[in-house]
Amino acid sequence: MAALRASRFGRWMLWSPRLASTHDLVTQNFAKLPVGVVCVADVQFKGRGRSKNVWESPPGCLMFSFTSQMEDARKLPLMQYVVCLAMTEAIKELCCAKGLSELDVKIKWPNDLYLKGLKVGGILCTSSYQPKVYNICTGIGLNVDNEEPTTCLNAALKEMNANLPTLKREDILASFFNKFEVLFEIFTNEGFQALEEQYYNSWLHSGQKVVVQDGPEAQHADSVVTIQGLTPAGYLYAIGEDGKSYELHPDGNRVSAKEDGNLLHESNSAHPAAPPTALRSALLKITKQPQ
Ligand SMILES: O=C(O)CCCC[C@@H]1SC[C@@H]2NC(=O)N[C@@H]21
Repeated sequence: MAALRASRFGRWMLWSPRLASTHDLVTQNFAKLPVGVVCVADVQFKGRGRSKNVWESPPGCLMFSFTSQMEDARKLPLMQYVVCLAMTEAIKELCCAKGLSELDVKIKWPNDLYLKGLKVGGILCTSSYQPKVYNICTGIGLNVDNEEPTTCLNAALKEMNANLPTLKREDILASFFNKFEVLFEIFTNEGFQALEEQYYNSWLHSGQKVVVQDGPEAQHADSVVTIQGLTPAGYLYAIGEDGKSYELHPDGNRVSAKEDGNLLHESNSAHPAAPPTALRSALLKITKQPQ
């Protein structure tokens, strides 16, 4: 609490050593909870991930869900990006404040956090509509201390300097809300555009080439597309080698896409080209990254 500067988020906390899911608890009791309340569990026995996945929730993982509200439906899908950005920035700021080496945690679109090519965190945003306002529950799972089965924040820190202290879950939580509150204010007042550059600096995808399967399942052909940024609706905006523009939509392992054959955009600029307004529909599937 001493490290918490935020005034709206994280000031009220529900904590449990063992809970089914912080996300279920918050969504099922949203109306009874003040906005900005956070629920933290040390262990979850029914942790939820996206697309009906299970979120393994052992001790050593920072697991929390918190409430927020938003009126503008068009901004809703972008909220998860603000949360991802807040967490990457929070980790950076905390490492800096504690004199630790910087952890290069990056955003893997749409809502994963990656460190050294491995997933260390995931974000789940769900919402429900009540007259005039969307109630948003945001759940975050971040592997702080479990070196198995992949890696965690503190393993990476120890690798860089075994003599320095490591990160504590409560410090990350406070740092997250300090960042989130500021970014959420900008997002609400000015829109995601005001955060876009910062977001692209924190994600893994600028200029990244991916192979997509173009066309219907039976007759699909591989195409290589280069990711440029986000479309205004928050989907991935990519350009094919033939100059076609694509909008990639996640849907489990599938993405649907819209294409436009009219415009050619430069893919090697630091700032992504603005996506074209007219896009034609097609169905695509991301298969692998080209060598
Ligand atoms: O990567 C994902 O699929 C998202 C994972 C989100 C996990 C967190 S842990 C805290 C909160 N409670 C849950 O049951 N899920 C989220």
